[in-house]
Amino acid sequence: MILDSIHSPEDIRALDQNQLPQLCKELRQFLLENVSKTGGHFSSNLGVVELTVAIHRVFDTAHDRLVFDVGHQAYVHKALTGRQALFSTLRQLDGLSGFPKPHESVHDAFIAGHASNSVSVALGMARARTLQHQDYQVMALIGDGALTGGLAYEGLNNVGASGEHMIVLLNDNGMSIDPNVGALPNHLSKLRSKPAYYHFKKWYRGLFGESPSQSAIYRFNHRLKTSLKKTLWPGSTLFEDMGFTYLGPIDGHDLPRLCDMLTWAKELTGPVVVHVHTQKGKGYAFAERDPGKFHGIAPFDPETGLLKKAPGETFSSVFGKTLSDCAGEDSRICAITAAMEEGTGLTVFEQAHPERFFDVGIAEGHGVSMAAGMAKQGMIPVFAVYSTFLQRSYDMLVHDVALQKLHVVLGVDRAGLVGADGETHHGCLDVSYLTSIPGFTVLCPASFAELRTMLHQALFEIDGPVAIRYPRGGEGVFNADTSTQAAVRLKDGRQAVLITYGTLVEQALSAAEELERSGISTRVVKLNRIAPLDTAAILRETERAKTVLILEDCFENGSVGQQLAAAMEEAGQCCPHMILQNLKDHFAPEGTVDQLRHRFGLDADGVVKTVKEAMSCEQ
Ligand SMILES: Cc1ncc(C[n+]2csc(CCOP(=O)(O)OP(=O)(O)O)c2C)c(N)n1
Ligand SMILES: CC(=O)[C@@H](O)[C@H](O)COP(=O)(O)O
Ligand SMILES: [Mg+2]
Repeated sequence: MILDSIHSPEDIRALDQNQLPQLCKELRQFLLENVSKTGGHFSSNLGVVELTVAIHRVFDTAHDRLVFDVGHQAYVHKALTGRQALFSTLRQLDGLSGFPKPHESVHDAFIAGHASNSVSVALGMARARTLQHQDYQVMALIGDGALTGGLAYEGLNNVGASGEHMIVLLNDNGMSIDPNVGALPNHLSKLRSKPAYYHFKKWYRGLFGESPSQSAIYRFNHRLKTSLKKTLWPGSTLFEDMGFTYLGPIDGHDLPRLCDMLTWAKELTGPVVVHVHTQKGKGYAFAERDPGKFHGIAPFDPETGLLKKAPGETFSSVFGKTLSDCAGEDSRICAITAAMEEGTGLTVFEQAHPERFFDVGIAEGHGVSMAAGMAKQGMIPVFAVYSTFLQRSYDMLVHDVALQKLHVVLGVDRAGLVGADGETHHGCLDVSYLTSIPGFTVLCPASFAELRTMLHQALFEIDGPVAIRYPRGGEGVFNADTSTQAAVRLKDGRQAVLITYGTLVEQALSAAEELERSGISTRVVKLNRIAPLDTAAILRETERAKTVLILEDCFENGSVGQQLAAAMEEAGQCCPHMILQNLKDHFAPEGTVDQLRHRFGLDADGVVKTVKEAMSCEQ
């Protein structure tokens, strides 16, 4: 096995050219063996095998800086940079992360997880290099999906004018998670389908040797072409118009050609785009046929491509189905996704009401502003979006939605801890950023039944902006519907009061049972609405309690606990043991949700322990 002999990228550079196809084959087999066991991002990694090998043949990523966009396609890079042995721990607690992490390796230049920032980060590095009079290459590896995000254009715009030498490696597979959307993919596909123009360009560059941009005649012609725009020249690309040297499109599975083009890009000066055409899922028939299914996949049988555990109903699927049913009754209801149709459960809506379904691409800020425009003109837009990605839209929520009290409904999916994606993906900020915006109603279902009722409330009963936040996955044993009250007592008790919301209610109920067994009479209060808080109702529940614990899977700053503690103090309620049980200021790593809850004391055991400790101080 050639792969067994690769311990660092130097070993790749030492290989003979004719050994590389075998290395690529082994890498695909390695990905299949590992990801089928652990789950993870599969299709994108299969697609970048040759590109990653070529990068390591031409560049030294210990010194040169390779900035991944999203970073879900970094598995091949990890396997080639000394981390093969860790793949059995991929995306697990204290294991190998599924995303680039500088703490794991000097070859990981920057943390990634969210899309479209790589060009900006890379430009920052290129500027630092220039200011520090250093000499290294900087690359941004960005997909065509990530290129639908506005941040990418802010970066390209700035790079194009900067004159800094850096390389944008555009990995164009025609896919986001699902087929890519919008005008840009059309532009890229036109570039791919204009071979005559590119054969001409290749011939023309050939006239000036391997590095044509070094040639004065080439540079003169380039300036002439730019100034004459497209009138006298047979076509130009968005990138060239923005000031980049454009190389491509290149077959991203043709390794020798990739190596040549990367070497050329390295020799050029100024900003360069290398447009690489790859196939998402390449080399594994099931993923080639359905790259979206294998984009991020749970453990599966490599022989059949079938999931090892059939997926059950989830909060997302219940949300999508309920919304689609409601849209059948009210033609004002529209659904918006930012490139997460399947993940947010909206496929059923898209099939039933295609004319009212909008995939805006990886553009959460635009999604919110577009929803605001729709609401202003009398529609009822519902934006289903992961909590962590909605962070991108904070200003739009304030400026475009809340200021005008517009009736925009947010389905805030993946709220709280999400599991294996780790620190970049947990939804641990929406509580603070949504409840801090004046006029927002924030609802928190703990069961499917509550989600259905709350969605009806949000669509038809509540004015102004409304967010419903729900977690990744399915409901637990709690399946009641208590959603008619903002705060509801689920269990009575005198000594300790546990307050929580969402599916953490199960942890609170289990903890209360355990505390009762230890002789501590415990009350459980469930909040169905965390903004505006029904402070009067909650203060009635906490009156005279000696121990109050507020359980949440979010950061402490801006948490409901902090808000309630302030309300209690203002009301003159003096509680000797006021406990805020949350993540404090820790970014949670990857792991299962249960493991993470346990680690941060957010499960029943953690609650019992904390309450007992607090109460033992009393005696
Ligand atoms: C801000 C943000 N929104 C959404 C996502 C979810 N997401 C992860 S990968 C992806 C598709 C990216 O497509 P592309 O960049 O073309 O890479 P490919 O998967 O095709 O390799 C999306 C939508 C994200 N990571 N960040
Ligand atoms: C890389 C990325 O951001 C997405 O692919 C994300 O991992 C999806 O998460 P879910 O598995 O929760 O849909
Ligand atoms: Mg893509």
